[in-house]
Amino acid sequence: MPPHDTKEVKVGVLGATGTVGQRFILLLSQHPYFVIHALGASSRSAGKRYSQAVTWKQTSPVPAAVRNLVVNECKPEFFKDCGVVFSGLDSDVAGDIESAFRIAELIVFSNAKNYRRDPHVPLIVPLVNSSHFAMVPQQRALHSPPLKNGFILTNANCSTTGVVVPLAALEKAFGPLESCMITTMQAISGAGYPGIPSLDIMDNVVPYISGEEEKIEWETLKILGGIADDGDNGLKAFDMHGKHPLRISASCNRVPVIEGHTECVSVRFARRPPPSPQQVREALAAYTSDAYALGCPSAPRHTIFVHEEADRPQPRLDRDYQMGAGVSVGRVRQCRVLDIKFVVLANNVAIGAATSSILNAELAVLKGYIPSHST
Ligand SMILES: NC(=O)C1=CN([C@@H]2O[C@H](COP(=O)(O)OP(=O)(O)OC[C@H]3O[C@@H](n4cnc5c(N)ncnc54)[C@H](OP(=O)(O)O)[C@@H]3O)[C@@H](O)[C@H]2O)C=CC1
Ligand SMILES: N[C@@H](CC(=O)OP(=O)(O)O)C(=O)O
Repeated sequence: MPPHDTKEVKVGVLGATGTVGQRFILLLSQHPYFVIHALGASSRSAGKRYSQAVTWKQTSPVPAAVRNLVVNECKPEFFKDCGVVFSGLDSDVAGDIESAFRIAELIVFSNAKNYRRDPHVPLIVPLVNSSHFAMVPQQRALHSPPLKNGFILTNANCSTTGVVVPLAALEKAFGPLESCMITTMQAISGAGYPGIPSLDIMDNVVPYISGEEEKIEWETLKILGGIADDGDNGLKAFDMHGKHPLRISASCNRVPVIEGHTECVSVRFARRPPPSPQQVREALAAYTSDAYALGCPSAPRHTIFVHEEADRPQPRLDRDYQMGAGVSVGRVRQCRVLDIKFVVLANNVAIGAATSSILNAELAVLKGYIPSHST
């Protein structure tokens, strides 16, 4: 069904007052067929109108359609009419809340880390591995009792998302990667609001983000590793340890940038001789996503925009290109230790968070996973 024929789908947003939640509100308020129907946050916000509950930090005003919506507690009963529920919940609470929504037969697109490691929960970067939707029927069937509609689908960590897009493009063009070294420079919005104290981050670089390096290292393998039929339990993500030959090492840093994660990446290809920098540039620029090919309205025209200038990408200049829905790559050049190195920039709150969830939900509509009674 082409997207312009899609009927309206009522959607809910959990964690609607947070950094990611606010980006959901902005994007959904302009969406061609998702219509914001219900909002959820903590008991601190519940019962208030959205404009009173939120500490709004966006450059455009609170959209009129949500200003007076009353924020609810994150209980399924307030979201029962929603065909899709987006979650920008704090990971301290996302696990139990998202599980309760799934049991109530609701469909949850989550930004939180809690279910990413579950082998039956798809971890989908919509510009890379939409084929992992095939695990959804198994997730429903394995639940006790089996579910008719409910499932949880997660998107990746924001830094994983940025790096896995060019890695997928390179594997598609040149075959398996053997090793990959990543150094991130991550924006402060990645830590939510109010986030890191200004006295810690101004005039400074903090060379540690809890849990981040491990997430980049294993999430990338789950995303690139495909899915397999393990017999009794049906389709699940490949074993994340050992089956994908790629070895990854990540080093993560917090830098005084507001939005946009920059990552320096070096890769070694299994194929010898490796491709040249020019072949890599061409392959990155030519890469297109299923999300774009299938007609998802939020998909970027350029999945990867390849810069030729010596000093790009830069977060302040490039984070809003295509509304932050694609990734920008530059400085593609020879690496004297591995084969090729480059810089990637991804908007952590757009393709690194809310835009990925929305694209995943658009894919779910196109693939028939959103039941017709919710439209
Ligand atoms: N920021 C980013 O770049 C990215 C974030 N993520 C993930 O997305 C999620 C949201 O992150 P972010 O927006 O930065 O976080 P924030 O801290 O800015 O927002 C957290 C949200 O969770 C709500 N919340 C907190 N406690 C509860 C509770 N007990 N019950 C119900 N709701 C609650 C808050 O509501 P209230 O206002 O009422 O307190 C708020 O809406 C996290 O899991 C994060 O790891 C993923 C990728 C990128
Ligand atoms: N940790 C990321 C943002 C984040 O919340 O990641 P995750 O959803 O994987 O916990 C950052 O600080 O930039």
